[in-house]
Amino acid sequence: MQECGLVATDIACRRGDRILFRGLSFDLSEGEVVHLAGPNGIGKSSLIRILAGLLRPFAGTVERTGGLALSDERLALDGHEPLERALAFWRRIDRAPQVEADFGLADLLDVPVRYLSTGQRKRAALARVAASGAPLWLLDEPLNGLDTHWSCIAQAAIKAHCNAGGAVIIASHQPLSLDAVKVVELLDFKP
Ligand SMILES: Nc1ncnc2c1ncn2[C@@H]1O[C@H](COP(=O)(O)OP(=O)(O)OP(=O)(O)O)[C@@H](O)[C@H]1O
Repeated sequence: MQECGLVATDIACRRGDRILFRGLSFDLSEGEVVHLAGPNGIGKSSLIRILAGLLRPFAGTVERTGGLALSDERLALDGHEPLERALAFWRRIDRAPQVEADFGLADLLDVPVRYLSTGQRKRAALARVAASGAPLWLLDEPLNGLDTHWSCIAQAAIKAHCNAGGAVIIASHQPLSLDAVKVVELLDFKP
């Protein structure tokens, strides 16, 4: 797998006229998981967008190595297409080798993406990330809407990705059942 890593240094985030957090630093290397934790509204999604390069930090820097795949509340799949065609669209662009992760989508491939349930949409989003071939995964609330079974499968896929040399940043208000996760508690950086 391609080399990957991320170093966030002294990040501050401003939304509207409020500073959500400041002085936040952490780093992530190959094989590691970072859990961005904190209550609703603390700024987890904003931080994920900063780390992805989609939102400019109010202060601080982010240095990234390697390609990244982002999954957030916007499903990056065409809602009008059957799931199989929607996933194939990205497969042609990514040209990544087929991945092993199985998110139980085989029976849903003919279903238009817009008809998928909340948990099915989340599984499709994770399948899209896993199939991207990107070593660095940024996942915003990846377990929301998943039942216990699929939550375990999703976390197993995250672990397998790290074991294969990838790295994952997870923003979630939920506890994770992954070993050796570095937790960044956003409340600690609230002004
Ligand atoms: N474009 C924006 N302009 C102004 N304020 C915003 C904007 N986007 C988000 N916010 C505010 O920033 C704060 C943090 O939002 P964010 O979605 O990053 O939090 P979160 O920790 O991910 O929350 P949740 O757990 O509920 O998903 C919220 O108070 C939100 O209203």
